[in-house]
Amino acid sequence: MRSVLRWITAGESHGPALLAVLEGLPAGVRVTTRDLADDLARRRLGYGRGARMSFEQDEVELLGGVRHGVTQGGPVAVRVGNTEWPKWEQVMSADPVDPEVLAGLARNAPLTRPRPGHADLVGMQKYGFEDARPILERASARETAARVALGRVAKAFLAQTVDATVVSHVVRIGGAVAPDGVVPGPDDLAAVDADPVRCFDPAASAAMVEEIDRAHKDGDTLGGVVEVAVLGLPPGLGSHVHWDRRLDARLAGALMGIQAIKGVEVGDGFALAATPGSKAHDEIETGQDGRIRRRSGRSGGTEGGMSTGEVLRVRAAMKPIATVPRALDTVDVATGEATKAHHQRSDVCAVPAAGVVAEAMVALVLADAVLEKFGGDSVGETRRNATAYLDGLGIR
Ligand SMILES: Cc1cc2nc3c(=O)[nH]c(=O)nc-3n(C[C@H](O)[C@H](O)[C@H](O)COP(=O)(O)O)c2cc1C
Ligand SMILES: C=C(O[C@@H]1CC(C(=O)O)=C[C@@H](OP(=O)(O)O)[C@H]1O)C(=O)O
Repeated sequence: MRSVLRWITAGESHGPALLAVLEGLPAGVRVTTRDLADDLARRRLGYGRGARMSFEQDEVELLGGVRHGVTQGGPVAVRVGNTEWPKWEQVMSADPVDPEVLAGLARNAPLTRPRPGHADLVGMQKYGFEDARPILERASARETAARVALGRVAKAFLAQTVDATVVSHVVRIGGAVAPDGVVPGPDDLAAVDADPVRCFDPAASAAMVEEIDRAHKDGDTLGGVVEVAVLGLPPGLGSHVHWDRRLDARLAGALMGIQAIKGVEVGDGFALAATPGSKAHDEIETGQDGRIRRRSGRSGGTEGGMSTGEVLRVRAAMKPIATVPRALDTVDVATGEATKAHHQRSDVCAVPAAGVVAEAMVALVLADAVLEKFGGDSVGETRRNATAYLDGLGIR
């Protein structure tokens, strides 16, 4: 399916910067550099992250598409500077560097002991490298900073056109699980962000921190599950008529496109497979405002590949970090000998950050779906179209 909204990122983890472009956004979206910086700061949060997040500045600049805090209708271009760059200027130089200089740099030593679970080995095979450096530089989830910057623009568009708000929280880290059925609202986001693991339940949060401490002590790493909820969406985003227009499929693809995400669930997803139909669906009733609504939220706010107008709820499962301190078995591709995988500074657990990235991906998909449904070259036009559609629904 051709997206109305297109986005692309470029840049390496230890290069000068990440770049991102968002094309297709109407004029009139109010957004500032400060807004982008705020979401980037949220992505750096989280107990269990490695040393880089304590000094990474995520120096963000809006390079195009925005004037005096308002989008102009052209592509929105963003640059996120990498604090690491001065240490990597030669190793990551775009232009050739004197081989003698490079040979003297320990940082440039070829990485030939690929980490199981990271992109190292298959990337080297596919792209024809004898060193994992060129692979891990782009496979690194550093790239998600660029997506979060664009996601913030998409969130502004959603808020200013259809009054929708995107939130996320962590519901599992390793064996520690938050109670089911408690979803934070827009007013709870500050409390979630203030929690060390971005969990909305204090007891579960304490258990998650303990799990991370234990993993750290054991030289191990952890994954978990994040949930994204979107409040205020209109019914009818996406479509039942074709597989690639289904909103749930588009959300699942976008979430699976985040590094280390290995499973996606819409609403009660996998639990519904074990539930009889009489208890699995959301019965329909007339609300006090005279409008039709669902009595429960098991479907996660989609039916037939379309948003129902109820709270949208999707979960993403993240596998444990691949750079395990107590390194896993591998083969040195330079010698063919059995050895241990290379290890460098790394996160023990990045699930809290993955929640902020998941918010960004959901916001981008929904902004695209809103534009597809309502069109518009200005925020005012999109908003008028959405309002007219909602007014036309009557009791529906
Ligand atoms: C926010 C975030 C931070 C991550 N940090 C690390 C890390 O420090 N070390 C690591 O080995 N993997 C980290 N990962 C996971 C790797 O990027 C990912 O496992 C790798 O790109 C391989 O892709 P795959 O897991 O999708 O197969 C992180 C992922 C995310 C989303
Ligand atoms: C830099 C970020 O995450 C990185 C993701 C990552 C990986 O392999 O995915 C490896 C680590 O990179 P470095 O070795 O430079 O510390 C993480 O810090 C970030 O999220 O901004």
